[in-house]
Amino acid sequence: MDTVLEIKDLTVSFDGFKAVNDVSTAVKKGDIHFFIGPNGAGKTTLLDAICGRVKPAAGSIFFKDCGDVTKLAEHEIVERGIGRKFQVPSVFNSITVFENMELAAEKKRTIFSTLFSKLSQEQMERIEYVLNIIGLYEKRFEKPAALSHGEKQWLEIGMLFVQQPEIMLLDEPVAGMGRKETDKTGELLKEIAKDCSVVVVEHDMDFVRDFASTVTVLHEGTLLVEGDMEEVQKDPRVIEVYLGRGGE
Ligand SMILES: Nc1ncnc2c1ncn2[C@@H]1O[C@H](COP(=O)(O)OP(=O)(O)OP(=O)(O)O)[C@@H](O)[C@H]1O
Repeated sequence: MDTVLEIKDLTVSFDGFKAVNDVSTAVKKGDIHFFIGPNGAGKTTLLDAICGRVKPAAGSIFFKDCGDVTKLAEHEIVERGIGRKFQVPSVFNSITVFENMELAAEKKRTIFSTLFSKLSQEQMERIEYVLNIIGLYEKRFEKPAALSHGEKQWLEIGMLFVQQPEIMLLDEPVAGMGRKETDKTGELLKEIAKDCSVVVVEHDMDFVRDFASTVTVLHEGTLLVEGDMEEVQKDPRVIEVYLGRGGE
């Protein structure tokens, strides 16, 4: 599989403390790539570095043919096709599901300076396509308050996906969900991964087991082990620092 994102010797420091310490890894096209590890391992900081929220002290992040994105501003990284969903919700509660999707699609439109005030036919079709994938087409005229917790998360994922990113970064997308919603989220990510690589920070090990193509284990800022879930979960180092300590 082709590499979409290559992280090389990445170090992120906060006042000299290395939250991410000399990490090298790669995300492949169409992969659902999980980053796991104990609290404070550096997972969220790694996502922050990829989307430009924090700047590394050393190392680089190569994205497709865009060169090293650590040199770019956050909005420029979004424009290149790296989308990030934060743990804090970003849907607008006073407008409908459809209008939220419209607004998300417009964000991209503004960035690319489209001159027309109405959404194009193509954008409308894209919104309808994404609403169907996230299972909210029937609820498109509802306000987010009428949605379940899971549905709100899918709306947010949909609002990212409608912008047609090439990589989507998700921080604990199934937190607070029951098993049924979690499984549905996994199926959604599989559908999304047909068009877009998905990078997920997660603590729910059943979810990781069921849906990961690649798993990277971080511990105290460093990369401990990487591989498929089967290899990773039987690795004694991972059992020692994470799984064996009830990390899940
Ligand atoms: N802005 C910051 N300033 C100072 N220290 C920070 C900052 N952000 C993160 N850290 C520290 O960096 C380390 C890694 O944090 P990070 O949030 O990346 O871990 P994590 O693996 O995502 O943990 P969790 O699973 O608990 O979310 C922690 O020790 C944290 O306290």
